[in-house]
Amino acid sequence: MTKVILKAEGLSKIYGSQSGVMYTALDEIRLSVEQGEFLGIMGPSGSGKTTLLNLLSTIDKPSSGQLEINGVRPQTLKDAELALFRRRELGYVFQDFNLLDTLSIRENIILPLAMDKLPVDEIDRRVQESAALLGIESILDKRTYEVSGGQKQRTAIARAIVHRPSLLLADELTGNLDSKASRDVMTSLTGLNERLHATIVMVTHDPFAASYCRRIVFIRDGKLFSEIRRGSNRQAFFQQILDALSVLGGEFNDVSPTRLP
Ligand SMILES: Nc1ncnc2c1ncn2[C@@H]1O[C@H](COP(=O)(O)OP(=O)(O)OP(=O)(O)O)[C@@H](O)[C@H]1O
Repeated sequence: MTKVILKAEGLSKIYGSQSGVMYTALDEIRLSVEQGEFLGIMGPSGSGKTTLLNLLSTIDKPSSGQLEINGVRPQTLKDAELALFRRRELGYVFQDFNLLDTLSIRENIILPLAMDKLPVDEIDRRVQESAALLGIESILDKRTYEVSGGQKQRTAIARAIVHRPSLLLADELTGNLDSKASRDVMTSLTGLNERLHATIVMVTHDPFAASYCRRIVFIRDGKLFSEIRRGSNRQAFFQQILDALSVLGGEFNDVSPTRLP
């Protein structure tokens, strides 16, 4: 039986302002993600994507509803347990890479392992393994300013998986990349999904990046609106995504008509 890695039931987020006005940013979201899935989350600007990702990554708490990740309800954990849970179970990749410029590529990848007191040769083995999966072995001793944007993002992905999290969360990871780098990064991510059976949830505006996912959920006004699944053909899926986006309506920040698959 396939294992469910992420389960959200009735997940809502209501923001309150100082003037007392309440705003429902997420309304009763129900979502289930199985091990090995590669899920995209898309929606117009302001539809609640970042809010949802913040809840799934346990950075923020829902106003109501339940969340379960790898069998654990993060809401029930105390602060220290939650920090450990995040460190063990989750990996994050962000639009702006979040690498430390004073460190080498290798040192950046090692960072999540630093608190685990692993033997040096075990750390070395894991870094080599992650770097090989992302095709960045040859740049391990370079500094971050000596590598390209695509290589930076692949470094960020290597760092996010070096501790083998049960869930990899990505936020607009191709947002700062040109089309060639986007393609390289998405191909690497697909490799992780297929070879490691990594479970990935990715928020994106970019239909090209989204076409690498196996399933996409669309949200509008804080609610789940529709869902599509990919067949074997990525180009056909790209067209399906564009069609779904036009039905969805709303404003999209960076849908680039020049970036075709
Ligand atoms: N801290 C907050 N306080 C009040 N309202 C907020 C807060 N954060 C977000 N919102 C509102 O909640 C809604 C959803 O915001 P969110 O950032 O999740 O959307 P998004 O889909 O990620 O948008 P974008 O694609 O533009 O980044 C928006 O209307 C936003 O103005």
